[in-house]
Amino acid sequence: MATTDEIIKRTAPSHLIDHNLIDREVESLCDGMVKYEKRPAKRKDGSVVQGLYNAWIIFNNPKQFNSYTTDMVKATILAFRRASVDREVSAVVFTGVGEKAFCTGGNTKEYAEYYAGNPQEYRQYMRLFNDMVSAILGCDKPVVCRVNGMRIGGGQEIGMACDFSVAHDLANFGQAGPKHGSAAIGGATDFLPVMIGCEQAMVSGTLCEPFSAHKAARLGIIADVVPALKIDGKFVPNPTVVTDKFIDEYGRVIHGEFRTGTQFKEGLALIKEGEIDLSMLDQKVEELCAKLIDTFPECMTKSLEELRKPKLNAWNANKENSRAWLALNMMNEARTGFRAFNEGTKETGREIEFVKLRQGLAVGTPWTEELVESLMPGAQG
Ligand SMILES: CC(C)(COP(=O)(O)OP(=O)(O)OC[C@H]1O[C@@H](n2cnc3c(N)ncnc32)[C@H](O)[C@@H]1OP(=O)(O)O)[C@@H](O)C(=O)NCCC(=O)NCCSC(=O)C1=CCCCC1=O
Repeated sequence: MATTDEIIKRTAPSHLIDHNLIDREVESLCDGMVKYEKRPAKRKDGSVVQGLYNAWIIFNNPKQFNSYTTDMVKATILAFRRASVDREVSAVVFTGVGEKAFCTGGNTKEYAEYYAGNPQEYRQYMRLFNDMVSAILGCDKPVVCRVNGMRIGGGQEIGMACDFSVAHDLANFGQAGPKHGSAAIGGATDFLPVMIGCEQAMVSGTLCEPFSAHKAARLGIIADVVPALKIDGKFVPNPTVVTDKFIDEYGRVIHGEFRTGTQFKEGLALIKEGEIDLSMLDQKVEELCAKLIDTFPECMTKSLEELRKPKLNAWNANKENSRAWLALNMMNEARTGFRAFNEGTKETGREIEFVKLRQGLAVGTPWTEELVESLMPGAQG
């Protein structure tokens, strides 16, 4: 009997049709701020599989915490499409450069300096943003979010659109919307209720308090968590987070909550002293990809399509209305909130005086340029 290799050689077509829409390098769309790399796929024993790859889509804007600009959004859509149609690609790994941030959402500089007060332009941007989320949810290959650091705002939304998330435990998670002039309707309000239940979704989507990777694992937003901090050459869990106790003296679950007071400060100091090493994260990601490659490809894709439905159905039901609302919101709250983050500093703060705004609106004050200026951090002296 012929070997499988011989049959492949004899029967595979000599010419393959390219199903990509355009023939451009992903990097060329965004000055290299999104990288697309095909890395050899590996088996569970670590050996390289000939002719098969994982596509790594990497945000490369570390100075701005891997936030995405408009060009990066375009490049990401192309990258997911490329990975989706590439016969040699088994899985997609979506990550960012460095160890600080996976992604902290839309680029607030671009929001404040270009889109603020320009709803028709932001509506066009939201076409692209929506297509990016849909490209992740529609990818024919399993998508693993390698959470190399903070996953905040739109970063959390595109992360939750992925099929799996594996994080290092110095990463924080959460939303920023209502603090910075937006609503977390770029996916979070669709995905959170189905992923963690309505009550915790409400807490995350409205209060915008960051939570730890250990809590993210407990809530079920991520599949796995690994340490990244090395002290004296040994991996240790994030020292700013409770990881050694499950309940407090009143029986409340505290595993994954941030430590407070002196303990928190000591934890931060220890992180500064130590070395950050993402090798355990990479090992976990490779292990997961190796499990995924050991399956029938079409059965895998069908399973992904079915299991994505709770997220996808919610997303499809809301995404166009969300786009329209977000565009118009650029006229007042987003215009104010993103400018405040962009123009504020550590000293002045980067948020507006919410109570002052609410007091003004409570007596019917209209949204004027003068009102917006007065709300900027430091404007009142
Ligand atoms: C909480 C933070 C994520 C981290 O805070 P901290 O650890 O204190 O770091 P910073 O000093 O704030 O940040 C370090 C530098 O990175 C720059 N940065 C961080 N995030 C962004 C960003 N999103 N865009 C541009 N630049 C960013 C920051 O300015 C610092 O640089 P500098 O030169 O000034 O020293 C905190 O950084 C934070 O809250 N970031 C903003 C989060 C945010 O508001 N994201 C946008 C949310 S809205 C969104 O994503 C949406 C998606 C689609 C739908 C509509 C929508 O709104």
